Amino acid sequence: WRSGRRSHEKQHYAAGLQPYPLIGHLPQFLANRERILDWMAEVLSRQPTCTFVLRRPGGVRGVITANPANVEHFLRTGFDNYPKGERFSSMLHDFLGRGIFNADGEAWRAQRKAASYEFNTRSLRAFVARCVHGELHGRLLPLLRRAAPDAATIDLQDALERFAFDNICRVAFDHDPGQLAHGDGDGDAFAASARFADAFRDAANLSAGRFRYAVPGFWRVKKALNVGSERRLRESIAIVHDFADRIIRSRRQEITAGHEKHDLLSRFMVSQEDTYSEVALRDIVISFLLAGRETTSAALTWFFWLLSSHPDVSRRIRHEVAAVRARREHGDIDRVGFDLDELRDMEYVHAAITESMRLYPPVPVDTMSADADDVLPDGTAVGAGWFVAYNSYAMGRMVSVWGKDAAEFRPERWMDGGATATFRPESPFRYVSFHGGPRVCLGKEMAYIQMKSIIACVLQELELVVDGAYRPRQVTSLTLRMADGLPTRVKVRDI
Ligand code: HEM
Repeated sequence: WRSGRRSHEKQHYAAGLQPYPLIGHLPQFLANRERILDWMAEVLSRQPTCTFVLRRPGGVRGVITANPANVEHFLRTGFDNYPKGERFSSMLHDFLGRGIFNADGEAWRAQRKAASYEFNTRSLRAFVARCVHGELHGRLLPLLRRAAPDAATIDLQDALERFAFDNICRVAFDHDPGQLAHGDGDGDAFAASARFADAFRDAANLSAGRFRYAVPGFWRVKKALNVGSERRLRESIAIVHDFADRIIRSRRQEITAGHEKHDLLSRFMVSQEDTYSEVALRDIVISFLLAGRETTSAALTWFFWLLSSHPDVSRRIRHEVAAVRARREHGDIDRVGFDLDELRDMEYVHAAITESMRLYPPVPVDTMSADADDVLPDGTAVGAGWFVAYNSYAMGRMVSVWGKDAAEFRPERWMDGGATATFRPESPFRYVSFHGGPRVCLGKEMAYIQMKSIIACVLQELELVVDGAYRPRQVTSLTLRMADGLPTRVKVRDI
């Protein structure tokens, strides 16, 4: 390791990337903060092995990579050496406690085992499909149809985020916060749900903000003094926790009364009986909400934006959806929406959404921590206590990984060329949008069910039009969103 470290000390930084004494790469970061992901992608593509050793003020060091061999090392071969680590989990602890998303070691392993079992049951998939169907046909499609006649501009990102929040609350703890409801949102219950939704969004954004301090750890001072963003964070977490506690108590009563429930929380309560305290159950369910809340909406927002400038892709999707529908049994021809088998048959839709997440991954950067000194497959030396991160946004743009057309949106790259053109998956360490190895995303299949249902049903009857000159500004909290939303006009298609 020592010789590796020495060679790293001599590491050549591309022009303009030399770290400054004491403040490290802070000046370069500040100069590029409005376009941080594109800047990182440029920096990583200029480094010989697509890896960069970053120095932050206060002596904090870390490695950022877009090299698939290094990513595989972090996520699979060297998994035990790269937990989330204390620095990461302390920032999210107030909000997430030791829920699966924020846990390491035995606490993570036990939750992962129980959750993997539940996520893989057919009955959960069927429950997810029912929830998506209700929200899509009862709320999202009517909302889009209402916007069509007067060609009003709606913010599609906002609508998709409300959809995703309603949906994940139903799946996680069978509660409908009604964020996308139209006209039926009166009364105390709705006001409490709206307060919960607002508080959840604030708690997630303010917790993510702790990662962005120029002086790492300064948030602790504000927390101790209970001022500014830390005071707002404390207040919003209290609202979220109180709401979740009440839901947990009412689910327990329902289960005791013999009601059959399908949501994740109830499944955990029944299968794990007394294993988890109420606080632990709350932590688990909040992790699920966070994981499923903005990820699918971010993916779909970028997808619909890309689609608006690729009419050939829209055409091919519509063609595939119509072909799947045409194969339906005669008696069932009027059924609205698509069942799980039909969604599985939509291979090109699958390819198109996968391709969109290659260029705009909902989780653009993911960080872990090194327990012990190590040398990565590309020769970069890592010190104990350093942070390590993979940058999936940069990885999706690497010519060395995807070829000369890496920057193009081309779903065909995921289809094999045979007569029955089917989707061809990639190694999760090259296409890392859903993470990989033992901590791979648990909700991947659930996310595809939701995204494919929305895409198929929306494109079947509507056209979503975005001004060709619109260039979204990016904002990253935990997910990659559009800073000013996605202004969209809706047209009903002539079929
Ligand atoms: C397009 C949608 C989605 C994307 C791109 C995505 C991506 C990811 C990524 C990158 C991670 C690793 C995060 C980390 O460990 O730091 C992750 C973990 C996770 N995801 Fe997803 N996710 C999506 C949707 C969902 C949904 C709908 C759920 C449902 C609850 C979900 C549940 C989880 C859980 C529970 C974990 C933690 C797994 C563990 O630590 O063992 N995800 N996801």
